[in-house]
Amino acid sequence: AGAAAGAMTFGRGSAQAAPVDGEVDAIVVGAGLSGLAAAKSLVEGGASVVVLEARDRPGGRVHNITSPKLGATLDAGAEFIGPTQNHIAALAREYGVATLPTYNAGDSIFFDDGRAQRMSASVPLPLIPDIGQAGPALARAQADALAGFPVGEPWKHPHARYLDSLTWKQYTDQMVSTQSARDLMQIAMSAPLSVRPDEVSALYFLNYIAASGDENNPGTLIRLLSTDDGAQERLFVGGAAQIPLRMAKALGDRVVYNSPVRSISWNGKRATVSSDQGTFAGRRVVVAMSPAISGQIDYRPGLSAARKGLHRGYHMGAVSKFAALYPTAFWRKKGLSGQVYGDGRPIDVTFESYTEGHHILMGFISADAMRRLDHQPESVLVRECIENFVDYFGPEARDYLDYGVFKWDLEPWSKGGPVAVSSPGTLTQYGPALRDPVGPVHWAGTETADYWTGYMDGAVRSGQRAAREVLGVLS
Ligand SMILES: Cc1cc2nc3c(=O)[nH]c(=O)nc-3n(C[C@H](O)[C@H](O)[C@H](O)COP(=O)(O)OP(=O)(O)OC[C@H]3O[C@@H](n4cnc5c(N)ncnc54)[C@H](O)[C@@H]3O)c2cc1C
Repeated sequence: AGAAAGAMTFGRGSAQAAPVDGEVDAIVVGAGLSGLAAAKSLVEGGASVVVLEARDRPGGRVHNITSPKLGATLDAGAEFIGPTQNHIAALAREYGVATLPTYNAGDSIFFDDGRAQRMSASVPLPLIPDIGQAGPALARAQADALAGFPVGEPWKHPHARYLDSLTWKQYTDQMVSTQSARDLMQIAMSAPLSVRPDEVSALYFLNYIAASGDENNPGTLIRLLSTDDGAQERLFVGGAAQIPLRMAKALGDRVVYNSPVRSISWNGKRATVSSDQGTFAGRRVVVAMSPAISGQIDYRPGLSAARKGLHRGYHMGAVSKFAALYPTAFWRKKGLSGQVYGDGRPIDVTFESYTEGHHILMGFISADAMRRLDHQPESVLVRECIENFVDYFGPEARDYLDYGVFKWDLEPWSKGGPVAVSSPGTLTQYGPALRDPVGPVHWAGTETADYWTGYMDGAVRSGQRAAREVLGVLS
């Protein structure tokens, strides 16, 4: 298929456009994990490839930042990996990025209505014994997401229309009436998705649960929410971003930075992709990003009505991770794991994080709490987060040495995180358009994955699937 990989060179981040003088087999738009995985597979399949990335770095939603005073490396985006996430695990092995276990000893806290309930960290949160109505409701959600659930094609579920007509809030309100049970049902969803329960289709989140496994292990809510044996089991030494950084390095000059793609047009013979670094011609294009931002590109002659419906029906969650660095892991001395399911004022979920030589508490700010803080000065955000840590872990939380935070919602090439969710009606009306190619344009991005959609593993899966599609057409 086409010219030998590496035959073409493009200036990395050059101010001048470096348009192709010939045609490549495939143009990948986006150097997040899905785009990099697609490019890697395409190159391995013998295709000539160029990757156009809007930012000046690879990785997309996987990104290392450094704390301002101490220069400590922090995961601003994706951090954790767990069992059945074998595709990202294989890449980590291949590129020599080691993992270590997330601290999960002592007690975790369920903080509800100002009251802290301690429970053993080995209990998968928030499935604590004392949850009343939430127990049967969570069991029901799990049952709806099991037993032959069409993972990755939820529109094929026998009750798809009904489940996609409800928000997660409507679905759970039918089952629980007490405030604490409502809070628990909300956090079980918003911890992974960072949206309000009335923003997301119930069918979407049931598919998300069903997707938290692999071809041999059905997805479970417990695996989704757990640390041990779950999606938060391990983290990467040096930050998860080591993986995309090394993948991009291996792809070399094929990756062109600072090249936001503005339009993709095609005729029967080739696609023409216009970016801020010039215009590129290719036989196939892989758009490797969330459907909440792929609509920012102009497509000519145009997209299908269903694909446009997807662009309208998906939006990103609102999220930041706030990390505070401490001289000691004082929470451990109190027998605490560092994990909390909290009240969202403004932090709703916390973990002990890791970077060489530092003790870190990391908290997620999600949904409306994040939207409120997005346009507040950072000092306000820091003050509120630290006071929230004081509620959860005690006054020692005020003695932080440094911190790090990154506002994903304000990033034009992400528009939020961790994942794009669909509003009711979107999956049943437009779902198949998630992966259906339009002309020469193929779609990747974690939102198009079957298993582990929303996660790094899903991103890698989706990129490899899109590359298979393209190689199938090229050969
Ligand atoms: C705060 C946070 C925490 C998370 N935690 C975890 C976790 O612990 N574990 C886990 O597995 N996952 C986690 N995730 C999710 C994970 O980061 C994503 O699932 C994954 O990185 C998505 O990869 P992607 O390639 O599909 O999309 P992206 O990473 O969004 O990549 C898309 C790329 O396209 C580029 N782009 C966009 N528009 C254009 C354009 N017009 N032209 C050119 N380039 C463009 C973007 O700059 C970006 O590089 C988290 C995400 C966030 C934000």
